[in-house]
Amino acid sequence: MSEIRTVALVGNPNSGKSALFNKLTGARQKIANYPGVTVERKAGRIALPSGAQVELLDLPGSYAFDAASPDEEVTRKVVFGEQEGQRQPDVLVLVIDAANLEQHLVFAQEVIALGRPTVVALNMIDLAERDGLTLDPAALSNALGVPVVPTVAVRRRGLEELASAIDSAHANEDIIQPRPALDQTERRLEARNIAKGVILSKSARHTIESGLDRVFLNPWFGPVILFGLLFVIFQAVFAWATPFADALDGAAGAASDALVANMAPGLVRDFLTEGVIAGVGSVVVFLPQIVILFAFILLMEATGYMARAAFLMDRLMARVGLSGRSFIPLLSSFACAIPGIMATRSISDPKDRLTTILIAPLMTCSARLPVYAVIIAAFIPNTSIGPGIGLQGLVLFVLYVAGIVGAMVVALILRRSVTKGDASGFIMEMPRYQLPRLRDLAIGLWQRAWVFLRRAGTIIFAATVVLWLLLSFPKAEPGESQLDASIAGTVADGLHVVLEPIGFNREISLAIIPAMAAREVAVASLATTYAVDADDEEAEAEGLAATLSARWSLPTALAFLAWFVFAPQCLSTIAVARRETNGWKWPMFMLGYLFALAYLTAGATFWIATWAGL
Ligand SMILES: Nc1nc2c(ncn2[C@@H]2O[C@H](COP(=O)(O)OP(=O)(O)OP(=O)(O)O)[C@@H](O)[C@H]2O)c(=O)[nH]1
Ligand SMILES: [Mg+2]
Repeated sequence: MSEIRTVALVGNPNSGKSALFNKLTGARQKIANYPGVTVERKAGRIALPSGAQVELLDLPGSYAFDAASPDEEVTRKVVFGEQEGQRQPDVLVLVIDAANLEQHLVFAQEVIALGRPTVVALNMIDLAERDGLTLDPAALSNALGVPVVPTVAVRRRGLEELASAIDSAHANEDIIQPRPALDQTERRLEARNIAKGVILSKSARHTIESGLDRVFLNPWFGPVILFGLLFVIFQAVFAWATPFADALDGAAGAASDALVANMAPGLVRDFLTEGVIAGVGSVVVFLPQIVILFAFILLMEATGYMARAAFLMDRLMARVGLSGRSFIPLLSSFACAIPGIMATRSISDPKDRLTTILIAPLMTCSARLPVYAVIIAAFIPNTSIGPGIGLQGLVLFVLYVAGIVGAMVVALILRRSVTKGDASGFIMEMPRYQLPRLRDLAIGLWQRAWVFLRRAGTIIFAATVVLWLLLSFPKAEPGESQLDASIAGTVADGLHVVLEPIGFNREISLAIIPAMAAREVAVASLATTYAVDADDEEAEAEGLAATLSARWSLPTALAFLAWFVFAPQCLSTIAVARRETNGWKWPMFMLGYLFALAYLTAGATFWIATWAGL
């Protein structure tokens, strides 16, 4: 095992390291058009042209070896051979963005000065060409004293040449001499000199980009465009998904009918119709909504717009004591708080980072979408309140905004109390605007859809089965309701005492317990509870939305929504917060403040809605 050589990809963030890694190893690491995507080292095996097997490492991007953020720390440790359980790399592949040569040459010199066998991948040559830059790789190789291979990671250009260069870099090991140490300012000057010698000609594509940036980053138009875009996204989530969701819903109904028609009544049939189809099926119907939401997010990432959004948010974030650095982790939390909390490793200031971890659960994760969507479908009429503006989409938008505003307020308070400290600065290179590659988009969407379906098949299924068992036994006496008789009903009665003041009924009290396993289970749980409790097949067959709108008052429904905006997320989020903060103190704090916030806002919503006569 120790025989195998290690090759590490190093370089500035967003230079295409993960893209190269994926193409060389066939892996599917996340790549996206903004800095700070990779926060952990990832390893894969490749065979070089000589036949030698090597271990290839993808590392987080870095601006300098003395940088303080936890992800950059990983890179430093690995390169210096200080990472436990990781052999020091025998060869470094330094990935440089050809279209950002001057910036990337600063860190490049630091890497080369280590005197390790190094090969430069002069990546993104296509973008440099598109920008009208003509580069001279040989001149760069002369200036740096190491081999330079032009590559286009995403089109596999130059990968074989790169592999050969890695092969011969082994042999060169003793030729390379350590170079004189420069300080950061000297390196910057030197970078400019080298770039000047390497760039043979330049043309004027930059003007288009700066024109776009003048609009998107304009202090007035910028936020208006961002806000408008988000608004459109939530409209689309409802408007476009409806036919697909209806079709899935219809299929679930038909499956249930077919089972009822073809199976003898009994426990197995009940389990299939009440547990599997009503429960898990009620969650799966939200797949179209999830896919549409992610299509927009992936598009914004791929085009380079997301980084502009982060830049726009920087000022707002500064006002609540955070920096634009927190934007990407918070944005990831819209998918799921777990990758979001892990992405905070790119934040160097520990208090900034802690604050971001603590507010990440307030971003509406995609697991909450089914919960919102089912309540909105049941209680908010599908009316239009202006050209192209549907009321349902608007309510969804408001729920997301409520989470964001809540997070900002909490950050403001935390930064003045428990995580007090100076706001730190924000440096971020703007990635170039790019047309998204359809293939990447399709893969990204497929991965999201698969994650969702896998959750439905595993954790949601398991939680629903347990709940169905607890709901189905002991069996009710004739005349008694099954819910009253069951174990689950007894538990719900206990919790209901605490939750009644905020307008929750017994079914809700029951649903929010398994929702701690995964948010979507709340929907499955309600569906199963009502299905088990239905007296006849007829009532069982009507959709969950119809059942809810017949049985809940509007204030109760609104309180339920408010609860889900603020209540702590699943147990996995708590677990990852524990891991990232090295202890139970902060996750417990998070749990406490979120429950308190959820209880108070749900209560306030219920009482205000009741008072307003809704
Ligand atoms: N046009 C073009 N795009 C590229 C090339 N290489 C990478 N990209 C794109 O550049 C973006 C950044 O690539 P990543 O592989 O995520 O960059 P990274 O260096 O791993 O970034 P961090 O993980 O943040 O350090 C992605 O949108 C890639 O699709 C290339 O050669 N040409
Ligand atoms: Mg990466």
